[in-house]
Amino acid sequence: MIPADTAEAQILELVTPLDSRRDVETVSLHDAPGRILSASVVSPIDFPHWDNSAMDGYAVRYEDIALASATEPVELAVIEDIPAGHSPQKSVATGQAARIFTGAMVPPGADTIIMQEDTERQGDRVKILTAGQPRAFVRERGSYRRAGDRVLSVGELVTATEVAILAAVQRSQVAVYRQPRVAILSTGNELVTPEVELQPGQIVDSNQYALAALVRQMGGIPVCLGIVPDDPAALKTAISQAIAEADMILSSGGVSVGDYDYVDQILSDLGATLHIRAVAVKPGKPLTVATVKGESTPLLYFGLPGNPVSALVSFWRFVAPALRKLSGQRHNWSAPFLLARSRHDLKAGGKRETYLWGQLYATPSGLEFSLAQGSHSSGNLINLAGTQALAVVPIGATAIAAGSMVRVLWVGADLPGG
Ligand SMILES: Nc1nc2c(c(=O)[nH]1)N[C@H]1C(S)=C(S)[C@@H](COP(=O)(O)OP(=O)(O)OC[C@H]3O[C@@H](n4cnc5c(N)ncnc54)[C@H](O)[C@@H]3O)O[C@H]1N2
Ligand code: MOO
Ligand SMILES: [Mg+2]
Repeated sequence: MIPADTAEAQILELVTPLDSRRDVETVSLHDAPGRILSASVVSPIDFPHWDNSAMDGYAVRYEDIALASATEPVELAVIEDIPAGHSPQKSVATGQAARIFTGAMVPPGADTIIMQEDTERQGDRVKILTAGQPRAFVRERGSYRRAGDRVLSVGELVTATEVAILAAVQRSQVAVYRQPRVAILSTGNELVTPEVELQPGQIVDSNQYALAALVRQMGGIPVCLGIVPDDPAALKTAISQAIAEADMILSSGGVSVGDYDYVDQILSDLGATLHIRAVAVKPGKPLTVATVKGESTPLLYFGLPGNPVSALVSFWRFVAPALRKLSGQRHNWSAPFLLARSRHDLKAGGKRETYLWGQLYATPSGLEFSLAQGSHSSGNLINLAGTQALAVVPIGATAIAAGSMVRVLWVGADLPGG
């Protein structure tokens, strides 16, 4: 058994990311969130595009009003109204001002904006009551970013912020990596699909659904290959099909030491290289990581343990980092750990790094971890609802007391308050 961190590092080494020239497609702006950029993006324009006003007020020449005060205001002639979207028609000369609104272009001749609250309008004249600073409230052309500068990098995940930038630089079509295809197969004679009435000894193949959901949530395309019986020939056929159809393969079950655990043997028969057989984590000890020959690059194969919680924990801890790298994401591949205060006593066996599931709350005094009530057996999926984080009890420790800080693996989507 190798430590979890060692396994994660070894797995990441084995991943060949999608190719930034071959494995790409173009999507529209609305379809871009959740995708990874396959090329960096350069702005064709300056930001701001032109000198513009940050306030509703008056555009003036600072030298005219440098000595203005409430007791000795400076009076200027208002020569033009400039709303946003309007191109100024006149140049502001000495003794003149232009009425201007937020976001509007600063007219030639003017260099400073006086906000409306510091002025007094009288017909076509305006009194300036405060001088302020030279160039105040002028957002200068190109001061945020210059035309020709890179605004987004290859490998960046597109979210609301990146899509706003893409829109602003006038990209209506975006080059992104194609979504990786992840084959999912469940091994076990006892497995049935959810609509089947259970016969003695049968169990529903819940892993197929959980793993497909996780793949989809991470921006991959799950290729669900269904249930495969514990039969070497059937398994060989199914794994061969998975290799032909996918960029990464996940199977669950059949990786322990039982008489019906055939996955490792079949992988060897198919010429795969086995890199990892077991990791010192609970749940999730039996974990097979192998590489098989793909069309152009080696494919990563994860033989996840069959127990429902073990399969999920192995995905969160080991598959997710690999999938992030495979997808073309440039950095932040590793499993995301945070520190939180535990609301409950946490117990473990001490021999393996132990993951206990629960919820994470963002409170004013920091993050707090709340342990799911009920059994933390790897066979018990029924108290997993609402899981957002896994608290980690390190190897060698058998307890973490309520009120102590604990490392947690973030696995949720949204962070609730309270
Ligand atoms: N003698 C030993 N026995 C076991 C060891 C060990 O070290 N020595 N390790 C245990 C641990 S830890 C785990 S985890 C399991 C892993 O077993 P396998 O990966 O071989 O999985 P199976 O034996 O096929 O199934 C285990 C369990 O999970 C249920 N299962 C399987 N697939 C699914 C699915 N798709 N959906 C829902 N549930 C599934 C299956 O019915 C079994 O109950 O091995 C221990 N044994
Ligand atoms: O590692 Mo197993 O996943 O403890 O049940
Ligand atoms: Mg087994």
